[in-house]
Amino acid sequence: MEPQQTANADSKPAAADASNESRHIRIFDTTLRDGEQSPGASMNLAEKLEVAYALEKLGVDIIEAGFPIASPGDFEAVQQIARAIKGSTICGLARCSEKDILRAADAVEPAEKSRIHVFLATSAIHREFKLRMTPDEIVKRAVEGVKLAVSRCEDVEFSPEDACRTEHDFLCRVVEAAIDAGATTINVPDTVGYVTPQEIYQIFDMLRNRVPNMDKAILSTHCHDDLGLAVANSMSAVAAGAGQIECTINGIGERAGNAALEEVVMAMKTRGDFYRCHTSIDSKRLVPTSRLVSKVTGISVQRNKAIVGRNAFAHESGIHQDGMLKERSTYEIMSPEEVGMAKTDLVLGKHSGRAALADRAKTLGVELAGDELKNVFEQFKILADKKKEIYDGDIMALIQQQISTSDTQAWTLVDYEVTSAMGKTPSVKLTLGNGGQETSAVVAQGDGPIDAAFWAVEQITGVEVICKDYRVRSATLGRDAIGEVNLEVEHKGRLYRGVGVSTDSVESTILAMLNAINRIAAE
Ligand SMILES: CC(=O)SCCNC(=O)CCNC(=O)[C@H](O)C(C)(C)COP(=O)(O)OP(=O)(O)OC[C@H]1O[C@@H](n2cnc3c(N)ncnc32)[C@H](O)[C@@H]1OP(=O)(O)O
Ligand SMILES: CC(C)C(=O)C(=O)O
Repeated sequence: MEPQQTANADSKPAAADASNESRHIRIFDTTLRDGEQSPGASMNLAEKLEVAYALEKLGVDIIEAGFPIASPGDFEAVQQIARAIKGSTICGLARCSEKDILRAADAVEPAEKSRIHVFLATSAIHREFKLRMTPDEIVKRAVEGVKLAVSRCEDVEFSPEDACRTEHDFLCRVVEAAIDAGATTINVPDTVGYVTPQEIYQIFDMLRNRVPNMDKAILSTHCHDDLGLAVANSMSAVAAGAGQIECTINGIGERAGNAALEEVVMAMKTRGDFYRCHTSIDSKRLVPTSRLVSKVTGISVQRNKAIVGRNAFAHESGIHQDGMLKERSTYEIMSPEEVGMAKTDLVLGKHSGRAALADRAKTLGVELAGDELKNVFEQFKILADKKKEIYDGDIMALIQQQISTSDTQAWTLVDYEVTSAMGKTPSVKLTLGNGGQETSAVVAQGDGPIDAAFWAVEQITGVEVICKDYRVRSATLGRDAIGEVNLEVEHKGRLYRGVGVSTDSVESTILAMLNAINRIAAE
């Protein structure tokens, strides 16, 4: 049989069209079951309990806590979670076999709200090559399994595994039989992440239109991300009438993973106007829960991951930053606070403009305008070409240098080259500018490149100083951190201070020296 209706990409969701009321979509989290199937993501009992508590606080409706037959440890974890968690339904997975179902029933029994999730593959490929069963045997086995589960638990979910690659007629037949046997949720998995958003819409639409008892069960979607379509497919299923989404925190799961919980939740929250759906999730707990799952599984979250990635609310380019400073909604469709992220991050880097720099300086307590802003911005762009990220410490160092040099700019650094090798006298080739003229000198003298730089500056400027104090500190983080040199020199019995900043400590030293010498010259 063919689907009776096809999806229209431009139309409003069919399910939402039926009524103007917002539908509640159940969030079924399977981080502890399918999520744990990510290679290397195993969690111990204490970690699983910690995650389960976090999911309960997040407002997850159903927690699939594990696959109890898989191991004594899995059974124990599901049972402990069933004892501990009160706010969410606790679910255990079972194959369509007596021993699996009874084990799952025992594991979830202590829960105030429990569910058994029975699955059996229905696609021709799985029937023929994996299960080696005929279609009639599949239907019979599914009915027996659901009935056994119902005898132990009133909330039973049935999944025709690989449903999205199953012949439509057969899928309808199995689903109808499972509902007749007592299944209260029918989950339609895209087990191998194969379908497109249009196809999954058609499958859900077809089930709603063709399975006569479909209204007795909730339709659920469980999408894998093999083609990167898990979230899009889940949302398409919702648009076609699904009432439950199976998903995992950070999208972890078998192979390429599952639909990411944080993404489907925020899609419904942010585009409630389109989907006309809502969930019970406390979105402010999304980022903390994501960080917890990343910590216990050891699977880090990619920087550009939607909703919870470090860059999800970071704006780097000048035009975006300028827009953000004028009106947040120019470049943000939701706020970081809404998902539990500290704040919008205007990352200063090579693509930033004056507006963002002045704004950051202001938050650091310095009002930059006019020439001061222009000069710091010039230095900032030079630094940004050298460093990937500019930290607040870098900005402060640039501002400090600007403040200390703004009145006294007699000598400026034009160029320098240092040659230094173990056991050899260092050599510095230095070019300084003063009053439109450039003077160069090559000095091979001193204990190291920094000492040689001192000698070279003295030779060109003709100002002799005695260094009384020399301190270099890292103003920021990382190997490309900016180095700030603070020095104190004595000249004709008086002390002068100098500051220089650069990612190169020889350059910082030369700049600090020139800063001090310019003060001497200004007197
Ligand atoms: C799509 C999914 O994500 S399903 C969940 C996948 N998760 C896991 O498999 C993790 C936990 N699994 C395990 O620990 C083990 O596979 C166990 C304990 C469940 C089973 O281990 P074993 O008994 O050694 O079987 P094995 O894993 O080698 O093979 C699976 C068997 O289950 C059968 N089977 C698979 N699915 C089903 C099902 N839904 N209902 C009944 N039988 C099934 C297979 O046909 C195969 O049977 P066979 O040995 O007669 O050929
Ligand atoms: C058990 C089922 C729901 C599953 O994980 C899948 O089909 O991917």
